[in-house]
Amino acid sequence: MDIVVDNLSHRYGQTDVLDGITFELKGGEIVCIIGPSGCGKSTLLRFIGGLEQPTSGRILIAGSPPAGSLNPLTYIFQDFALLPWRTVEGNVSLVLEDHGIKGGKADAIIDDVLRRTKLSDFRKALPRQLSGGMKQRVAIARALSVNPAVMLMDEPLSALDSQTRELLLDDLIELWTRERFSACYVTHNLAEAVRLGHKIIVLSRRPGRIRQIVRIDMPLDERAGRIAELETTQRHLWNLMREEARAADMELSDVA
Ligand SMILES: Nc1ncnc2c1ncn2[C@@H]1O[C@H](COP(=O)(O)OP(=O)(O)OP(=O)(O)O)[C@@H](O)[C@H]1O
Repeated sequence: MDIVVDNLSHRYGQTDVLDGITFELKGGEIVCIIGPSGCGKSTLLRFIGGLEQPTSGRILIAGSPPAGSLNPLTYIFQDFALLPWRTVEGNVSLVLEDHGIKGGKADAIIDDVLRRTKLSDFRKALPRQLSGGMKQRVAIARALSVNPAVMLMDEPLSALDSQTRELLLDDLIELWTRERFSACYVTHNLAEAVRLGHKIIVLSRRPGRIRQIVRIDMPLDERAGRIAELETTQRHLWNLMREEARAADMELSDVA
């Protein structure tokens, strides 16, 4: 399933937030969205997920979601959003229950996603017993359980320490290499963007406009070993963003 964001603009009251955003997310592709604070990255993700409607422009969906997809567009948030009183399997089964899936069928799906996210041994654990990285794995397992066409990931690693982030990045790449999923991935972290993105959409400060779409052809599973080559791209991204990031930062300081 492909998603086309077609000339999307949005304003909240008097504030222009996004302006003329057009790009394509192809099936099996990870598109990263970067840009200064407040430029509209999360807002754009909400439009793609259909949670809100833009002032103008369209989100077009081409093709069908994977067979058996319960929820074609599924979010993964920074704060994991787990129910603290439910075990790991209970958190995953919750979304299946929402779709009326119980018993043996639910167990088979839970087994599968916990195995894929290396959580099989933690099935009965409660969120408070898990590290931040493990909690985010549960959130990823829960997202995978609905067999989504596209995962909408809003800074999924930003609440984690740098070592855990690195481990989860490796896990995401391994997961993608085994079975290609599509994702729209919002991040502030340029190193993450160059490790994960097939395409990186660089937004200007608010109102967010596309400054550049940077494609990276290097296979995802080779990137960890070719960091030096990726650094050139990372520097290019930072050069595109630096002045605007500083201006956005000053703007936030003024408000405070
Ligand atoms: N529901 C809303 N009502 C009014 N204004 C909003 C709403 N949601 C977001 N905004 C404003 O829209 C702008 C873009 O917000 P958004 O959260 O999408 O930016 P962002 O790029 O994701 O920010 P950050 O990088 O800091 O997470 C901000 O100025 C924000 O205050």
